Amino acid sequence: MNLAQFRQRGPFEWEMPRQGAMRVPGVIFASRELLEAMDAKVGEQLANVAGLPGIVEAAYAMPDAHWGYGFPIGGVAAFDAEAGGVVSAGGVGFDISCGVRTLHTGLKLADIQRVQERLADVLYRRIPAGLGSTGALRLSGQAMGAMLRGGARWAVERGFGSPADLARIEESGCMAGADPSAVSEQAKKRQRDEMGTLGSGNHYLEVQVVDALFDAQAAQAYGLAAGDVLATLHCGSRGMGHQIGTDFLREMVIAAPRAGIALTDRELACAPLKSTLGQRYLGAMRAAINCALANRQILTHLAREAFAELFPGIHMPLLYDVSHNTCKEESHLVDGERRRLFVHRKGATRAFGPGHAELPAEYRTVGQPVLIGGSMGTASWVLAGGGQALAFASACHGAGRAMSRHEALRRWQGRGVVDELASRGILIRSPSLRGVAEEAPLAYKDVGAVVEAAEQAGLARRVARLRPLVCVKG
Ligand SMILES: Nc1nc2c(ncn2[C@@H]2O[C@H](COP(=O)(O)O)[C@@H](O)[C@H]2O)c(=O)[nH]1
Ligand SMILES: [Mn+2]
Ligand SMILES: [Mn+2]
Repeated sequence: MNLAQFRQRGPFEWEMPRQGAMRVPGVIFASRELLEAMDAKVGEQLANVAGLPGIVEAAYAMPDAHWGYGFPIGGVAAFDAEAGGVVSAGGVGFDISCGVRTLHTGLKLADIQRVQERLADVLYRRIPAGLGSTGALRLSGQAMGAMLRGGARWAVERGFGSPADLARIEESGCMAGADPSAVSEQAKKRQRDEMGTLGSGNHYLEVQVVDALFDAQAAQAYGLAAGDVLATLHCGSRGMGHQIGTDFLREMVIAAPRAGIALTDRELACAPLKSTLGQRYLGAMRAAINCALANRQILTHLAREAFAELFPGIHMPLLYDVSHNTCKEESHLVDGERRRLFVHRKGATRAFGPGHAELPAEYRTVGQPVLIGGSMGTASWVLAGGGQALAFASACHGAGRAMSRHEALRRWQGRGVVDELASRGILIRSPSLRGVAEEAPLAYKDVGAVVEAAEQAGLARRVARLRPLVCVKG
């Protein structure tokens, strides 16, 4: 990235001033080193997003940002319906409501070390993973509609997990305003047998140990202590989300000129929030959020069954579940005025700070858990939402890719990656060695540098660092 185009607002905050068609500035939260290493395309994409109608305050990028479809991954942008604001399919991302869910296991490191190989095998046997993987459920048309309206609540009512899980999920596990009738038959068909599946690529179920704590008060509120073993899921809305993204992107491209929207880039296709198309997309996107929440709820049940094979009677409550590809209507203070905004977070996590009414009571004094993946060979992190509500109360969602999948394939072989990780005590199980090579740990940025930048910028605070033990990779 060329730093000359930025004005430094603070040690970890860089402003790209308004120019050309930009309606607001662009702002990137990062250290100088992360910004220098960042793909120049992130700057271009941020400037494009800053030119969209009805955008409020600034187009933001998190420290893990990298080039994405239309909007950068790690991008945050909020729009005001009353000011001609838009909703963008590319601004949400194709894996709608992809997210991270972390479970406590009540186990300690020594418990896992005795059974690590067996645990890896049991998890791999029970968790459907890989391209085109299917689950045990087949949803009828009626069940599909109920799932799309009910989310994790629907799954709990069918015996996947317990009602207590719902309090530890954003939106209490059920996104309001979902409209299954706005979802195409093709999207429903693709999802019919994909419930309870991880999918491919960088989706995973990982067993992790807490190896360092950084904030004693938040760690206590989250129930985390050194040596605790956690299980973390990363996956989204599978074929459903991708098909909804594809369907609406096409419609938005066609409808944009009629809505008076000049698209500098087809990938920025969007529709006015106050249009029928915009409302239909919101209804379908919220249905896909419910699909992802139901998917993670079923996978939670499968993970609990797997652990129970080796640890009968185990209790695995949720720490939290966050989505990082969404557009949500929220209330935010802008220049001292409270406004209803449609906040797009694409590869960015909601990070409500202390005191926010939507947080579970037990987390309210310390802020929302922000769950950050790193890679299968490096740390992952638990952060807590910052008190300043920067970037509409958002934070990073991972390390972010440092190179393309293509480049990773050129550099590494899957078998070599698996063996090297095994020599460090990290067991990988995956249906695709090619996928493992694409996901090699060094294909990602330094997650430690990313979370430090997030903390220094005031987006979130570091609470716990997690080390991987087992990773079932899609
Ligand atoms: N702990 C692990 N983290 C991983 C792994 N593979 C990827 N990642 C991180 O997840 C984020 C999220 O990716 P996105 O698709 O939602 O943009 C990514 O930036 C990585 O840092 C893994 O196997 N284990
Ligand atoms: Mn994701
Ligand atoms: Mn995803």
